[in-house]
Formats: sequence, C-alpha cells, structure tokens
Amino acid sequence: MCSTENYYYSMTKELLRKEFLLRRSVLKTEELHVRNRVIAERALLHISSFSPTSIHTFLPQVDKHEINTMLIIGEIWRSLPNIQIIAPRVIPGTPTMEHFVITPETILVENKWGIPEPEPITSQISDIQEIDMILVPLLAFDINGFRVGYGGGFYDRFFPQCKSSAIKTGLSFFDPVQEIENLDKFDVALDYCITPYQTFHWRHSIASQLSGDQP
Ligand SMILES: Nc1nc2c(c(=O)[nH]1)N(C=O)[C@@H](CNc1ccc(C(=O)N[C@@H](CCC(=O)O)C(=O)O)cc1)CN2
Ligand SMILES: Nc1ncnc2c1ncn2[C@@H]1O[C@H](COP(=O)(O)OP(=O)(O)OP(=O)(O)O)[C@@H](O)[C@H]1O
Repeated sequence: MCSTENYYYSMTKELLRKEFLLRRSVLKTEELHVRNRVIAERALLHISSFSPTSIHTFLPQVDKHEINTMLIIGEIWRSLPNIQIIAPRVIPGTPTMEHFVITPETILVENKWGIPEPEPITSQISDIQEIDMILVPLLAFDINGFRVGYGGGFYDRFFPQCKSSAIKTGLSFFDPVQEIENLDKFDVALDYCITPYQTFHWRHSIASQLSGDQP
C-alpha cells in the first residue's frame, strides 16, 4: 500500500489525540478492512521473524475503529499454537494493568470504556517477565518512536515492568507525525511500529526505516 497521508508537523499529545481519534473515526468500513488486513499480514511476518514464545496484545474495540488485533490473534491460534498470548485488564480505579493468558476459551468482559478484557477470576494470570513482544495500541506516533494513547499512562507504567529485551511493537493505521511536543520523563519509545505502508524500526535508538517488504 502507498500512503497519501503524511503528517509533517509537531503537535501536543492532547491535539494529536483529538486529530487522530477523528481521522480514525471517519475511516470507511472497506478502508478499515484493507488496512487491518495489511497490518495483520505485516504483524504476522514480524512475529515470525522473532519466534517469540509469548506475545502481549491489546484486545480491540472494533466499533471504535481500533486496529483489529483479533485477526493476528486468530492466526496465531491457528498456525502458531505454541505462542502464548497475553492480554491486559485495567485494575478498576487504578492506572495499572494486570495481565492474563488468553485462549479461544477465555471469557472476555467489557470494562467501563467498552474494552474487552479477560475475566479475572476464570483466567490464568501471566508472568510479565515471560513476555517477548508487546503489540501496543496508539492513536499517533512520531518519527522517533514515541506514542500517544488515550492518556491513561497505562503502557508507560507497564513497559518498565517487562524484561528489557521485550520488543515493543506499535500498530498504527496512519503514518508518523514529525514530533510529539510535550513528551515527559515517563514516555517510553517503541522499538517498531507497523503501519499499512511500512514497518518502522528504532532498535538501539537509531531512527531507521525498513523498506516496505521487510517484517
Ligand atoms: N483495546 C485497548 N485496550 C487498552 C488500551 C487501548 O488503548 N486499547 N489501553 C491503552 O492504554 C488501556 C486502556 N486505556 C484507556 C485510557 C483512558 C481512557 C479514557 O480516559 N477514556 C475516556 C473516554 C475516551 C473516549 O471514549 O473517547 C474517559 O473515560 O473519559 C480509556 C482507556 C488498556 N487497554
Ligand atoms: N510510569 C509512570 N509513573 C507515573 N506517572 C506516569 C507514568 N507513565 C505515565 N505517567 C503519567 O500518566 C499520564 C498520562 O500519560 P500519557 O499522556 O503519556 O498517556 P498515554 O501514553 O497516551 O496513555 P496509554 O499508555 O494509556 O495509552 C501523564 O501525566 C504521565 O506523566
């Protein structure tokens, strides 16, 4: 796919949230379908290239036009069954997530924002130190790998709990912006970001871009 939507500007997190929530909300069903499919294909190639044993992923709010990670999860369950999938649950009233192993049998319940989460009593709690790769939700990201989410700070609290070798891979329907103006000391940069157009890579803090065909 080719992008005609490059954003060469610098904005605050608050403005980026508004702008990219809007851009996401106006994507038509067919466009969402195509972008989701291409991102899932790229993500599966990316995953295969690292042979992780354990992947953490958000569970999507598809009606809010989040990236449909169920396409990725379903394919892993079908063709890479040895990979353990872990999904988060927000501990109500806190800025913290807990994390559960999910299988096709896992009972999911919606939290107060409508986000599907593993039911905590019947699901198996996971060991965060086992996670090899994290598929990270975002609204916008910049060319240095910093991201903007819904503003809860959940992922910036979660990343330092993970082992340092865990690969943080963002998923985005859109290209990066030039700069997020108001980063703070808690912001943790991504290692990779997969868009429908290319896979960005910042491992070892060298901002580089892989060509479109590479995982
Ligand atoms: N699918 C999914 N799961 C995820 C995340 C995500 O981005 N996507 N999160 C990523 O961190 C965490 C949830 N983060 C959230 C942070 C703030 C608000 C929030 O403040 N919501 C507003 C309403 C937002 C709206 O619907 O426009 C509110 O409660 O007023 C919601 C979720 C954990 N699980
Ligand atoms: N590890 C942390 N310890 C304390 N405060 C934190 C930490 N991480 C983030 N915060 C604070 O949480 C608030 C929200 O952070 P930010 O705006 O970066 O959220 P976000 O990355 O958009 O949200 P999310 O990670 O949930 O998608 C900010 O005030 C930030 O300083």
